[in-house]
Amino acid sequence: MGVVSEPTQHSDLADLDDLVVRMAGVGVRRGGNTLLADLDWSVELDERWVVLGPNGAGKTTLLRLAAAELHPTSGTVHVLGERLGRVDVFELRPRIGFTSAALANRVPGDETVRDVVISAGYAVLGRWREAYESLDTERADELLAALGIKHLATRTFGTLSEGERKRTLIARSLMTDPEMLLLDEPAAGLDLGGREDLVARLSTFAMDPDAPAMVLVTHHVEEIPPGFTHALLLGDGRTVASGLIDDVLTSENLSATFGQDLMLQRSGDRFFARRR
Ligand SMILES: Nc1ncnc2c1ncn2[C@@H]1O[C@H](COP(=O)(O)OP(=O)(O)OP(=O)(O)O)[C@@H](O)[C@H]1O
Repeated sequence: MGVVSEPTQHSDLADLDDLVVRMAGVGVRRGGNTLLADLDWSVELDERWVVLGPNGAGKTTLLRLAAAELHPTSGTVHVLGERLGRVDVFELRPRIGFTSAALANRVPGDETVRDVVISAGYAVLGRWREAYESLDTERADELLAALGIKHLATRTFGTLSEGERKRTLIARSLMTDPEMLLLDEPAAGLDLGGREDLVARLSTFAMDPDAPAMVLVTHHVEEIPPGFTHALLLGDGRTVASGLIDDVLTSENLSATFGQDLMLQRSGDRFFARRR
């Protein structure tokens, strides 16, 4: 089928300064498996990308490359202007906000919500200082308020619901004022109300011109917040389509990505999909 596959073109060299992620010919192989192959992808400062694909497509692997948590087996990855393999990743990571289920599992259950957020500024999980600066506390509380969970600041992480944990980790990912925000399935496990609330909050961030570049991984088009500008469809470790969301999100491309005959519908600024 006539699937669009348009790697983002950056003809003007000056544009390179605006790239927060640049992957060229990237492959990742582990234990005889090809997780990603021949991937070319760029993210600019003012772009908000959604990465969509079925289970096992390589989405988390892609995000871990962008988070400087993983090195490619082949090809080159630049993150925030630095080439992976030639940069101290411990200096790079505080410039990146990253939330994932793997991170949630590493948070100590007895940590308070406020400390989970504040400790991001120190690139640690778990409280390690007797007292944080009061500025840090103010910033953390501001972020908790923006995510609608300020009332949970003194609760321990282990007592939170799934949705409250997700919001705590998003607040944490914003604590360092990151230049790029990476969200791995932020709406997974949320009920309908929780999902809609999160989509609305992420949409507010996406439309804020001062917000960092964003990449959101999801399985569901329903979870794409209005304001997201670009989409990368991944299937079996390869790009199926990539580019402006309006060009890429089509029934045809979605069907090719998920290997089923799917129909995509748009209602206002939201997307919905079902099998034909
Ligand atoms: N260390 C590893 N060794 C071998 N295979 C691996 C390894 N890590 C991941 N994989 C495989 O690579 C593929 C891609 O994994 P990845 O987690 O990136 O996919 P995903 O698109 O995020 O999937 P999901 O939507 O289910 O979270 C999967 O088939 C996974 O089993």
